[in-house]
Amino acid sequence: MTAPTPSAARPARAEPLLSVRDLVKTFPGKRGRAGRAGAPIRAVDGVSFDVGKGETLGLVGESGCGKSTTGRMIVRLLDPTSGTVTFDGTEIGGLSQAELRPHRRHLQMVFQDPYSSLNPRQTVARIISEPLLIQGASAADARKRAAGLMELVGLIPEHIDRYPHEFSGGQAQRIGIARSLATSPRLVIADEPVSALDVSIQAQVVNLMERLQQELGLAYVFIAHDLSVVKRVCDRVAVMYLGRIVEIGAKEEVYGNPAHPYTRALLSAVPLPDPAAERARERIVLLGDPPSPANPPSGCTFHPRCPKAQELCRTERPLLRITGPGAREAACHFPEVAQNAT
Ligand SMILES: Nc1ncnc2c1ncn2[C@@H]1O[C@H](COP(=O)(O)OP(=O)(O)OP(=O)(O)O)[C@@H](O)[C@H]1O
Repeated sequence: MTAPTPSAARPARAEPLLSVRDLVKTFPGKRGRAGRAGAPIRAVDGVSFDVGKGETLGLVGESGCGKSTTGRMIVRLLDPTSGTVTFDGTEIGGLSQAELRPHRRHLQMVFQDPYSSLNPRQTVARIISEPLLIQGASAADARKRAAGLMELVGLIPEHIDRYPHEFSGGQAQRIGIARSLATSPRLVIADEPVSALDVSIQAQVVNLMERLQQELGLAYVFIAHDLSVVKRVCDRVAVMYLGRIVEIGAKEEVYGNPAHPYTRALLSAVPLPDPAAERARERIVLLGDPPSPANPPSGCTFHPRCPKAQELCRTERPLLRITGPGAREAACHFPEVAQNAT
């Protein structure tokens, strides 16, 4: 996550820790006034990516594009409609909950809102111990480990018998992180882990996640709509639009030389620290809101909002081909990679 080396200098990755292929999640359509079911909602519409051991993949995109649904399917809080989730060589997407149990400890999730994701009636000891108790640990061992985890995430172990409301937002998120680490996972899906926190606290929690990654060798799927945070934490980034990945690649490539018009538009809205550069740069304004996943446009689903759309974009859907774990691709008929960019 913090490795300053450019992606090109990193050693080639071995077998990915996580491989997601053609993942689809369809929710039933909402019932209309006449009681008739609406069109099904294709929240995730054929998503594929890999995450290497110890790597951070950022998953970005506007609200409603399917980021959380993708994350929840990976940890099986939601069952995929179709597609595969392969974790460390085992296809877990289709396992029953009982079959999943031995794998579950390796895959954990951190949620956006620390307060609503922590049971207000349970003490921190109980919250952090619970995953261990489920795995068969004794109460005494689980409590000891919970105290150790509190220390690891920068909380005072003596506060172990307090309740979530006795902690600040940042501290509560540390409890959520400690809980996610209880079973020594290898992959953590962090779903907007800092977006509910004050900006000053966000950096502290991001620092903590980076440190934990280095100490524990964790891989992260870091879901966020804040591109500045993702730029800081991730090695690679996948940009989602209306249930699909429209661009994926190493962070330096996607941020430095975005190929998809949607990525370009998202990046053009990120404020630049240098006021002169901020004034000089072109801002691409996206027209309207994203279409409903219950009624996606034909062709490239981004075409109604795309400043570069041509006839082909209205009729034919561009596909993202995954060519390997380090794929760099944009699902666009007319990608805009600048020839001389880094
Ligand atoms: N349980 C559900 N039933 C019906 N539709 C759902 C359900 N969960 C999510 N959706 C819909 O699926 C789409 C994707 O939602 P999702 O929460 O995955 O997006 P997101 O990118 O994580 O957005 P946000 O950043 O706002 O959380 C949205 O249109 C959402 O309304």
